[in-house]
Amino acid sequence: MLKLAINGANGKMGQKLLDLILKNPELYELVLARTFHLENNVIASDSYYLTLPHSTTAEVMVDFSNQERIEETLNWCLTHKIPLVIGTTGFTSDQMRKIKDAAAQIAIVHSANMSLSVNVLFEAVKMVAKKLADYEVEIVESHHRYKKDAPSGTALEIGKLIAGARGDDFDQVACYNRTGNNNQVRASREIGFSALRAGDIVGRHVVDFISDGEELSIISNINNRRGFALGALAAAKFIVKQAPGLYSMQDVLEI
Ligand SMILES: NC(=O)C1=CN([C@@H]2O[C@H](COP(=O)(O)OP(=O)(O)OC[C@H]3O[C@@H](n4cnc5c(N)ncnc54)[C@H](OP(=O)(O)O)[C@@H]3O)[C@@H](O)[C@H]2O)C=CC1
Ligand SMILES: O=C(O)C1=N[C@H](C(=O)O)C[C@H](O)C1
Repeated sequence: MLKLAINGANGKMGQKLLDLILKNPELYELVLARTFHLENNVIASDSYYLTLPHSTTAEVMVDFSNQERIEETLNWCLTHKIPLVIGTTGFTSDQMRKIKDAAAQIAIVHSANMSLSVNVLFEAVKMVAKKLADYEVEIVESHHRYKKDAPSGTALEIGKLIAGARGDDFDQVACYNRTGNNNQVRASREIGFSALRAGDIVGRHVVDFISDGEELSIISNINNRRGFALGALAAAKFIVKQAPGLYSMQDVLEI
């Protein structure tokens, strides 16, 4: 039985996790649900923890919340020596550094996408990027109207993997905006990002490798959040057994 603390319990991912946890009492016990505010039965926003009877017994925390809270979450896990699974996206480079620093003391899984199929896509794009080394890359991601960060963490990860496979510096080749006229044509090694926000799209990523006359598109469509939540629970089960360090879903899924 795994004793879980959930950060962002009121959110779309938090609710999906709670659903799986409560339906599998032989596998999981929810000991802490952390949320920003509750609509009804309001808890004050400075008493950020909704404490359940056994909150201090948590073996692992799973975080799907907001990047603004990462420092507080890391401090809580460091204080209680609790491993952490981070699914939240949109971190600044400074926040990423804090995650890496914390991983010197506690075990952390960090992944922008917990789904098995997307992690297989991560592997696939590295292979294609090497084989089609001169093709131009454009990444188009689509998400629901409530998603705040753009490009998605998944799109950024795909871009970083492609740049890495080609020996390019990601920050030099990433292109986020083609607005206006700067009198320059597309640089051949550029990796372009486009983001769509509309409706209730759970997550769609299209990676286009394009040359003169040919195009290879790799498409991932996620139609519900169950795969993310199952991946996060697999990561929680994995991370409680690990030494301090920063781990990925590739480590969890062994792909
Ligand atoms: N790695 C992966 O596989 C996936 C990652 N994600 C990422 O997970 C994160 C959450 O996604 P989702 O569940 O859809 O988001 P939601 O907005 O539905 O939920 C976010 C949760 O975080 C809390 N929250 C929001 N803003 C703040 C804040 N400023 N301070 C503290 N808490 C806050 C909310 O609390 P309250 O409701 O009480 O206000 C809510 O519980 C996003 O970064 C998203 O990109 C999403 C899906 C899959
Ligand atoms: O906010 C979301 O919903 C999602 N966020 C993740 C991301 O930024 O890549 C993963 C997934 O696409 C859903």
